[in-house]
Amino acid sequence: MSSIVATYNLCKRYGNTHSVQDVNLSVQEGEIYGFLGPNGAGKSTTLKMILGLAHPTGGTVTVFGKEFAANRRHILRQTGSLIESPSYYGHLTGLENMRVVQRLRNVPDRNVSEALAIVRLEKQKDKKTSQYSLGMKQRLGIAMALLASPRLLVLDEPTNGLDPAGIGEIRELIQSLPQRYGMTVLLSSHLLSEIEQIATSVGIINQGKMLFQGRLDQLQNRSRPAISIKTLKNEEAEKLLAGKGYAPAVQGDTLRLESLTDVQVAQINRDLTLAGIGVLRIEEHKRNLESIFLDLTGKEHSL
Ligand SMILES: Nc1ncnc2c1ncn2[C@@H]1O[C@H](COP(=O)(O)OP(=O)(O)OP(=O)(O)O)[C@@H](O)[C@H]1O
Repeated sequence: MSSIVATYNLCKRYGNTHSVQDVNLSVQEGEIYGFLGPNGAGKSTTLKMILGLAHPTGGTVTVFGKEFAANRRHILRQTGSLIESPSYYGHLTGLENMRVVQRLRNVPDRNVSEALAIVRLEKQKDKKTSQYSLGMKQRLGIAMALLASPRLLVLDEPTNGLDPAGIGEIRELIQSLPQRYGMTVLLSSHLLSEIEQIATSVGIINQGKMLFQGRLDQLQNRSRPAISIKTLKNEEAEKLLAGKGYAPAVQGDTLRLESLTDVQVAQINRDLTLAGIGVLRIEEHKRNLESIFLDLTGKEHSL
């Protein structure tokens, strides 16, 4: 696999504020890379620098293995993007808006019908875009980004403001792109649940700094699930486990243990049973990204 997008110590400073600080982002070919962070973390600024829409104050960007600054046209010809809200003319129909971009991109008619088909807007293509729903406008924006059959698609918060059904549709659409069209997708979101459902790799940014980058499963594995155990004699169980070096926390009528491997859980079960402490229930609590984010930042943070 080769790196489709790579940033090296990318920085953006506005006055004295470091909006993006030494970000090393790496997107591999064919993956869906979820760029996750709370509002104001620096996601849009990073994506804009990758697309040449904002000038870095430090570091470099390479796309398709080429330095951005020296290969701008070559890179942008193979890149589709939707940054912030889609731009379109409300008094024109979806199709007419597509034609405007078609002329700019200089692509054949076939691309227009294909892009409209991918985002499932063929039936509404003759409707004025001012009459489109938010989800339809968003899909039109993605169709515009897809028009030149890009190798790389960059989407900034593509599901922002959509209802759950609209979010589901856009998610399905994005998920189909790498397999069906060989595209690489880089998308940002402040929603953990969304990135968890859509991305194969993830980068987590907060206050301009990258906190984690890797495969989604690596992130989830990094934080093993907690286990709660309910026994017939919790006090005895607590003593026994503490004696074996664990740190059980009493939570109501259960004991909670963090970060155990499966082997450890099996051993604990055996130890308790051998000591005559009946085990009533062992429950696993899978960590979601939100609690993993908490671990990474050490702070309460709503994403
Ligand atoms: N043109 C600008 N001038 C000054 N500060 C800016 C500018 N653009 C962005 N910033 C600042 O840079 C920081 C990062 O903003 P950015 O838009 O990249 O965050 P984000 O992660 O995309 O958040 P959101 O989801 O809210 O868009 C913020 O503190 C923002 O105020």
